Amino acid sequence: MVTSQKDLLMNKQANNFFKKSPLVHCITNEVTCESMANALLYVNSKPIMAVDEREFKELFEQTDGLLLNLGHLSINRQEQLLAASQEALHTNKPTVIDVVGVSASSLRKKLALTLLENKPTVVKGNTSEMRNLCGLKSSGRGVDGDSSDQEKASLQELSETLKKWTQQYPATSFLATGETDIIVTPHTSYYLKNGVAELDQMTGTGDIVGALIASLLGQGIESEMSLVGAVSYFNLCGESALTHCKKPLGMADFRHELFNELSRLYKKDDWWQQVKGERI
Ligand SMILES: Nc1ncnc2c1ncn2[C@@H]1O[C@H](COP(=O)(O)OP(=O)(O)O)[C@@H](O)[C@H]1O
Ligand SMILES: Cc1ncsc1CCOP(=O)(O)O
Ligand SMILES: [Mg+2]
Repeated sequence: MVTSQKDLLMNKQANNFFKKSPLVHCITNEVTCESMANALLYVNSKPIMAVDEREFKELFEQTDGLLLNLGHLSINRQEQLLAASQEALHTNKPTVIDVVGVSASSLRKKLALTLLENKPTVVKGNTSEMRNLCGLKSSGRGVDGDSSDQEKASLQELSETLKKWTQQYPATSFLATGETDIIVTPHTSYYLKNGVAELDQMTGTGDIVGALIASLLGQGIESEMSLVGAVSYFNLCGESALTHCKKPLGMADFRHELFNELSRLYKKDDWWQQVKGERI
């Protein structure tokens, strides 16, 4: 049963998305850093990409949200992520952790589990990464998800496991992305169904979703609606972008139109009416 939009995304909330301009501190990978910064600017947010622990105390007094992305790991980056995670716990800063590449590296998985102890608001990854994090068999390769982890039984197994994790980590909500997105909070769970396959064929899409979640959290929107809103907004931009591309599709055209849509869709009052999904 598809839940009605008014249940999925309260229209009065959605019409306020991206009206405020939160300062979002991102510690992220060098592959998609510029895309993430521009995506935040395109939705009226202010990014600051800063990794030097010496400035964290001063920064945390000004920022509204924090994004920790494990995409480019090193000994220094691990220390930076741990220091920021500790400061976020100490200052109660809304925090998103993107467990990029955990299915490829036990180092990343160990770090992700350590960061989870600091009560982040959201932990996200693609479905394969989240299956690996939860100790489930995962077919992920590198930082990419695999469609076999999107089969109905796999989605159900992952959502049930994440529900148990919310009992162990009650301050945290979880997001697993893919053709179907799974959102699991301590109170409720969703399957979301917007988006297009092309979003899986360019780098940085999951990274940008993490940044959009941190932006909505930084606007004071609670985690459940920040998750439904960020994933749905991004995926609806993907759907609209595809309609603006000439055929046969060039992926650079799709990426260009996706960023165009990020900067304009939220200015349409009824964008949220296209949200597709269900409570599970
Ligand atoms: N096959 C697909 N169909 C529709 N949307 C997709 C598909 N694959 C990914 N997406 C969307 O693209 C975004 C990035 O997801 P994903 O590719 O799983 O993350 P990552 O880039 O971290 O691997 C999410 O919003 C997700 O819903
Ligand atoms: C290719 C790559 N390698 C390390 S981080 C990164 C980008 C991952 O971005 P996303 O998780 O959004 O696909
Ligand atoms: Mg990712």
